Amino acid sequence: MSAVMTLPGNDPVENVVLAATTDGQAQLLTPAVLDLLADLHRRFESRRQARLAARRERQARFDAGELPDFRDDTRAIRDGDWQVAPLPDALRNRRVEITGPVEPKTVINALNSGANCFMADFEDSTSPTWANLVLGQRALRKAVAGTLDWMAPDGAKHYTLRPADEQAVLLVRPRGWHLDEKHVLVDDAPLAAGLFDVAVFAFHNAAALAARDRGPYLYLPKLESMEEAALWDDVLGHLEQVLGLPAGQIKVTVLIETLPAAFEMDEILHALRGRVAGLNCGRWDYIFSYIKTLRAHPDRVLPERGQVTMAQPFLRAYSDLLIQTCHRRGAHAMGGMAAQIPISGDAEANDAALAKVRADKLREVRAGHDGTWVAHPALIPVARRVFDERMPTSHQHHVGREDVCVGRADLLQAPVGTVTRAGFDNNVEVCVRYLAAWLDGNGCVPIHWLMEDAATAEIARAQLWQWLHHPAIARAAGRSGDAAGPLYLDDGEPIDFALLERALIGLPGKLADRMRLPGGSRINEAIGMLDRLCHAEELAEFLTIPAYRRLD
Ligand SMILES: CC(=O)SCCNC(=O)CCNC(=O)[C@H](O)C(C)(C)COP(=O)(O)OP(=O)(O)OC[C@H]1O[C@@H](n2cnc3c(N)ncnc32)[C@H](O)[C@@H]1OP(=O)(O)O
Ligand SMILES: O=CC(=O)O
Ligand SMILES: [Mg+2]
Repeated sequence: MSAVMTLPGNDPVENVVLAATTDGQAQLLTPAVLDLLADLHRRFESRRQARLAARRERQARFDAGELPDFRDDTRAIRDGDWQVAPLPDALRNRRVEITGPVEPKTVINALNSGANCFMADFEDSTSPTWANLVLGQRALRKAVAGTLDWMAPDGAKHYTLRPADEQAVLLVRPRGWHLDEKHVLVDDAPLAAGLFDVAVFAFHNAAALAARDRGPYLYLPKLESMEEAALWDDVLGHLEQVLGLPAGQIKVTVLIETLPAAFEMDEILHALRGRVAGLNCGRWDYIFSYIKTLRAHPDRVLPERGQVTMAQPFLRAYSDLLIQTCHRRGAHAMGGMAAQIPISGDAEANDAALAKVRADKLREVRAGHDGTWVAHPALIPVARRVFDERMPTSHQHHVGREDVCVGRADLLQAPVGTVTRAGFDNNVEVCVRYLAAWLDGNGCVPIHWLMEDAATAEIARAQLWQWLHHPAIARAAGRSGDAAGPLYLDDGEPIDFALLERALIGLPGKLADRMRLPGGSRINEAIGMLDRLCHAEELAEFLTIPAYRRLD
C-alpha cells in the first residue's frame, strides 16, 4: 500500500486515513466528506460484516446439499397487497439505458448519447484504482454541474455536454457489499467500497440534482437477500437526513443478479418500498451466481458460456418472474445487457451482431420488460426502435404476466449443452485478457467483439473451476464410478488440469502482439492468477477480491 497520508492543505479528520493520493482528491474528499464517511462506517460496518457472514453461512448450507428456496418467514410479504412508492417523472420512461465506466469521455458520450438514462458504473465495468475512482467522482460532479468537458490527448476533439434537458438521466452504480475501499481507512479498517461511492456522489451532487427535481438515483448490485436491501435502505435514509433531503429522494433500482436474490424479489422490493424504482435482470452476474451458489451440485453444471443464453429455461423463468413481481408492485422491470457490440470493418459480421442485439431486445419487450440496457451508443437506435414499436406507453406495468407460474424447480433447472475445446480455450483467454486489463486499470474491454466486464469474466473463471473440480465435487456429493470422473469436451478429451496447462502455456504466444501494448505487461501476472484460482480447492468468492490486492 502507498504511504499513509492525510489530505494536503486540510486538517486531518480523526482516525480517518487516506492511503493514497491522486490529482484532485483534495476538492473531493474534504473534511466534511471524510466525517460523513467515518460516520457511515461506524454506524453500518458491523451490519455489513454480519450480512457477509450470513452469505457465507448460507453458502455452506448450499455446499452441504441444500438448494435455494422461497422463504417461509416472509410469506406474508409475498402474499400481501402493497405497492412501492410512486416513481419520479425522470424515471418513468427508461426504455433505453446506456451503461459505462466513469471516465470523463465515456460520461460525456453516454449523457449525450440520446439514451433515456445513463448508468455510470463503479462496479462491473470499472477497475477501482484510486485514480479511477477520484477521476470518476470528479467527472460526475462536473457532469451534474453541467461543466464537464474533455480534450482528446491528440487535441483532435473537444468533448462537451449537450444542454441538460437533452441529456440522459444519470444513475450511479456503486460497488457491492463484498468490496472494501482500501484507500480509506476509518479506525484502521477499510471502508465499505459501496459506501464510499454513494456517499461521495450524494454529498457533492444531491443539492444540484434536487434543483432539477431529481435526486441521487442509484443501481444497487449483487444483493443476495432482503436484509442486505434493508441495510441499503437504512444507509440511504441516514444519508438523506444528514444531507437534508426529503425521505425517499434517493431512488434505487436493484439488480437481481444473484440466484439467492431471485427467491426474494418481493422481499427486496418491500425492504426498499419507499425508494425503489425497479428491478433489473443482471443476467451475467446471475449466471455467475448460479454457478457459484450450486458449485457443490454436480447435477447442475452449466455448458460453455456461449450456450447459456436467455432462451435457456432457467433464465427465461428468472426474467418472467422478475416482470411479474415488479408489475404487481408498481415497479419497472428492466431488461439487461446483450454482450454484442458493433463490429467495425466487417459489415456482415456487424449485421449479425446487431441482429442478436435486436432479437434480445425483442424478447425483452415481448416478455413485458419496461426498458433495457445497451453497452455502446451505436446500439441505442437498435434497442429504441424495438421498444418504440412495441411499447407505445412509457412503461408496461399493465402487462401483469398473470400467466407466469415460476417455482423453485424452474429457477434451478440446469441447462443442457456441451463444452467444446473452443469454449474451454475461450474461457481461459477471456479470463487472462480481462484480468490483465483490470489490473492495468481498465474494467471493460472488447474481446472477440463481445463486451467483457467483471461479470462476464466471472462466468468464464467460475466455469473453469467447476469443470476442473468436477471429480472432487461429484465424490463429495456421494457419486461413484463414472459419475465421479472428469467431465469431457464434446470431442472426448477429459477436462483436467493438463488441458488447462496446455491452454495457459499457449497463451503468451497467442497474445504476443498484445503483450507489447499498454497493459500487456500484466498478461503473465494474469496467467499466474488464473492458474492459482483454478487450482484452489475452494471457488474464490469473487475474482475482484484477490485482484484488488494487486491494484495500486
Ligand atoms: C454485465 C454488466 O454489468 S453490463 C454493464 C457494465 N458494462 C458496460 O457498461 C460496458 C460499457 N461499454 C464499454 O465500455 C465499451 O463499449 C466497450 C469497452 C465494450 C467497447 O469500447 P470501444 O472499443 O472503445 O468501442 P468503440 O471504439 O466502438 O467506441 C466508439 C465510441 O463510442 C464510445 N463508447 C463506447 N461505449 C460507450 C459507452 N458505453 N458509453 C459511452 N460511450 C461509449 C467510445 O468512447 C467511442 O467514442 P469516440 O468516438 O468519441 O472516441
Ligand atoms: O450487471 C449486470 C450483469 O449482467 O451482471
Ligand atoms: Mg452485474
